[in-house]
Amino acid sequence: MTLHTQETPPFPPLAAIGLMSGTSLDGVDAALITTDGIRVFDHGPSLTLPYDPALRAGLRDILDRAAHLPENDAALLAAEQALTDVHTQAVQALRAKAGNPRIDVIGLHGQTILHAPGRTWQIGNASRLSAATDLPVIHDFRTADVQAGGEGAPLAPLYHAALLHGHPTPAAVLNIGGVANLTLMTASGSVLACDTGPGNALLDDWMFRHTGQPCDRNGACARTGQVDATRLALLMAHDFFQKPPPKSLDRLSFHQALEQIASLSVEDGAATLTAFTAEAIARTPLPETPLHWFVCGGGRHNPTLMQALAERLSGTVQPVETLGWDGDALEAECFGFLAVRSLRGLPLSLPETTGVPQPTPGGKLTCGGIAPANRRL
Ligand SMILES: Nc1ncnc2c1ncn2[C@@H]1O[C@H](COP(=O)(O)OP(=O)(O)OP(=O)(O)O)[C@@H](O)[C@H]1O
Ligand SMILES: CC(=O)N[C@H]1[C@@H]2OC[C@@H](O2)[C@@H](O)[C@@H]1O[C@H](C)C(=O)O
Repeated sequence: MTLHTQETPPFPPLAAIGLMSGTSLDGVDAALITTDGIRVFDHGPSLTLPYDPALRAGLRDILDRAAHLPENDAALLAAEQALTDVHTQAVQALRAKAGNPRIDVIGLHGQTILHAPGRTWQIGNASRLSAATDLPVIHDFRTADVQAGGEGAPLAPLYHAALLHGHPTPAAVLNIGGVANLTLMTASGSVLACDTGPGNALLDDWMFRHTGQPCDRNGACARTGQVDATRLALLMAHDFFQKPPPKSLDRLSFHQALEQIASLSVEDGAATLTAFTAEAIARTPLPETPLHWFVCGGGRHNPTLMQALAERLSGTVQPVETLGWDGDALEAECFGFLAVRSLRGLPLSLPETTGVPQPTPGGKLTCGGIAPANRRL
């Protein structure tokens, strides 16, 4: 499906705030975007509010136990409330930073605590956020896709496609967050997507385990290590790499990887995990070879990883800033964009992006707590 030819534009642009709490569990990204759900008229500003260590640890604990947690678990509800309150603060700070413009809608992704075949679960209390901000909130973006038979992820591809419109193709947008995912726009304007494998999460966990640091800052540790080819081949033998796209991952999908490299030094382990992320991306089967790879997400700040990619990919590898985009805000912008698509009833996913049988709308609207006089939607 070609986004710009099959959808009809006449719809007023809306100002949407997108909120994304990514798999790295580092904080919430918030971004303002003006869009009709097809075209993007304006970006920014954006910001990130980090989670304090207690919330991060609470989320990590819930993520590890999510498969067996009841929805009314006390620790879960406490973490969700704390998470929602940081999201509220992010909205307030962003509105102030933008000079308090009119906002039409919030797109709340929430924090994924479980993503398995047939079930995807994001926490974040949409009613509480709506009441605290006096704004309508679109949330639960992934369930409709999963219920229709899709993977429920990635959902950024239609946003990437909207941004790539008019740029030379074939081109790919590569998001390297905790998990990595890519969107390919083919020469004919079709969109294909999938998660590719680990992003930074394994490397973060490795560094934390060995050094107490949250990540391999600027790839300094990996740069001094050697890639262990045998261990890398073992990591690449994971079932995920045998499946064709579209396909998606949970943050914990590669939980055994750190045990597989446990005997390596911290430097060689970091080098091997960095190569693992790059190798998984390079081996993703695509119908066309991108001329350009535009990289967003925290991984683009890691020069050792960017070099590992450039060595393996035949097209150019550049941060999305080359195109004038903000690679730290893109996912948050995406959920503002998708909130507007949801309001319009437009698809959020396609067979080529999540494997869903047909283009599928999604997201749920809550106006919990908004005074009726203030309800514009
Ligand atoms: N200067 C840097 N050097 C190395 N790594 C970095 C640097 N800056 C950020 N990162 C990496 O980027 C990660 C955060 O990336 P990002 O914010 O894109 O993740 P996310 O949005 O939580 O993930 P996802 O896209 O999977 O939801 C950090 O955990 C760290 O590993
Ligand atoms: C289930 C879930 O939350 N997946 C995230 C995660 O982080 C990156 C990758 O895995 C991607 O599939 C997705 O996020 C982006 C925003 C997406 O849906 O496109």
